Amino acid sequence: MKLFATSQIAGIDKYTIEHEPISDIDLMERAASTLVDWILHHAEPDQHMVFFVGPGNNGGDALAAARMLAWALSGIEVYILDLGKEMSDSANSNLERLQQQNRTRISYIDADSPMPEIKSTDWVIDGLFGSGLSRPLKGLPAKVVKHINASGATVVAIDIPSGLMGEDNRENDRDAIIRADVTLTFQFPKISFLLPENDPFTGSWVVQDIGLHPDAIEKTETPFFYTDHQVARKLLKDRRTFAHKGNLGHALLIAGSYGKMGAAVLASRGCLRSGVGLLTTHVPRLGYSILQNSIPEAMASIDQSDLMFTQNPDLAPFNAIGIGPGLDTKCNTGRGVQRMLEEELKKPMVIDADGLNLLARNPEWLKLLPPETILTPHPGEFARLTHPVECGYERLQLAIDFAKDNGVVLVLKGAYTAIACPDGTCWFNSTGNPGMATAGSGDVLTGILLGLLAQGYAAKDAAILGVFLHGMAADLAVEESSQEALLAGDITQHLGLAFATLKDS
Ligand SMILES: NC(=O)C1=CN([C@@H]2O[C@H](COP(=O)(O)OP(=O)(O)OC[C@H]3O[C@@H](n4cnc5c(N)ncnc54)[C@H](O)[C@@H]3O)[C@@H](O)[C@H]2O)[C@@H](O)CC1
Ligand SMILES: [K+]
Repeated sequence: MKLFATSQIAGIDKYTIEHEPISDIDLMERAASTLVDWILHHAEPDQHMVFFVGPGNNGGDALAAARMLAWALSGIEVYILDLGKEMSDSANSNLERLQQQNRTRISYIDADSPMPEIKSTDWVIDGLFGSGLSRPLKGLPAKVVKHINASGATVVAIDIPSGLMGEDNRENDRDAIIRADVTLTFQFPKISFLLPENDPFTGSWVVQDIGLHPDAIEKTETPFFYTDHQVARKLLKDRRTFAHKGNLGHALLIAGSYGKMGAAVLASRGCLRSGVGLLTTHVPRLGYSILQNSIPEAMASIDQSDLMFTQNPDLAPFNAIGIGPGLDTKCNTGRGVQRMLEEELKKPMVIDADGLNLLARNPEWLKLLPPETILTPHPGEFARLTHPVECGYERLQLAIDFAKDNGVVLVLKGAYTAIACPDGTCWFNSTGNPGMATAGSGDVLTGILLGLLAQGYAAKDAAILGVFLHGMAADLAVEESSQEALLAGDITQHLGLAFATLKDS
């Protein structure tokens, strides 16, 4: 799914109105009816609801929804923010319709009025501002937002929590943004919803399809995408009837050191569960029996060192190389990695964990990275590779620049993992859950990405598909137990089901 800046969404709305064609007010009616469906499905029949209405079409949505709900619910109150200027035409028409219906108390809030009473048991429907917000809220709108946030009521935001920008919120006043429990957002999640600092504002968010015109969505260009089932399914290749392990890729994984052999085992499992033909895992001597006992499907390549990686094997037989899980950052290991990169190998690579930490200490290695390299930092590792940032939006911009400048696919791990590609596109992942914040889940991902690279997936496709499957496997695992109890090994165990579910979708 494409993701757009709010200014682009306004253009898609306009195109829909002109080319469907549908009148502005009817599109608003369609949008409002999706809100009403959700609310009726989730609210008790006697729920008291307080609607807050701003001057634009976001307020118009709220007024239309209040009218539709007033037929079903008795406890509805509407407060209109009076900023001393005209409401938008469609909002005005919806105000007239609500007045004509005559079932709802409508009041105005201006600079002199007391703030309305909101009980903690109420639902607040936030229709103050949506995608037309042009600057941070101040004065009366900010006062109303703070009053709502302090009420303890359940807040349902229409389209965007009022006060939140659709993209960059670096200059925003965090106290003047609605803290919603749920955001019912139209057609597309907004980019700011996918950044960690905005989670307190959006709460959980739900996309409401309002049937914007597919031609407009197709024509409008964007660097931002959301990997849904459809995207991931398209990337997944079928296995051919005459496939054999010799043509499904041979992966080399360099992982593990004294005390961190589990990382090598988990990454090996992830790799072998992702469809690769053969896997060789290169480990220090002490890891030999651990590896062979834990995962007999992997072949072992043994380092000359007892304790750590120091020297890679001949790379000729391998289709892709993964390096990093449990590697440690000792000098000898660093020298070993450097020697390997200086071989100017032209094999796709995935670098994780201590591989990234070594890269951060030796930034001159960046130019040695082969084409089709994937780096998989979490925010801390990314800060070491670049520099610390103040917020997720800045990190996102930095990741996109980093991927373009260095010609690598950068997998910035976290909720909605962002995959920045050398072509300037950025793909947010839709699967996964907080249970994945557990030891070893990154090692499993490295293994999956390595397995896909070895099978011939391009680095960008491997990253998008691998991250999706990794999250999906974790979601399936959590369905059977809980986020708290999720082990990285549960992710590998559910990878099979993830592949099957994706194929069936
Ligand atoms: N036809 C459409 O365009 C559709 C729009 N929809 C709704 O319309 C919304 C967008 O509507 P609008 O473009 O009217 O925008 P908003 O409803 O966000 O409000 C814009 C108004 O607020 C004012 N404003 C902006 N920032 C302000 C600030 N910081 N302080 C005080 N006033 C400020 C603007 O001058 C303008 O009058 C969407 O979020 C969505 O809820 C939906 O009804 C679907 C269809
Ligand atoms: K809103």
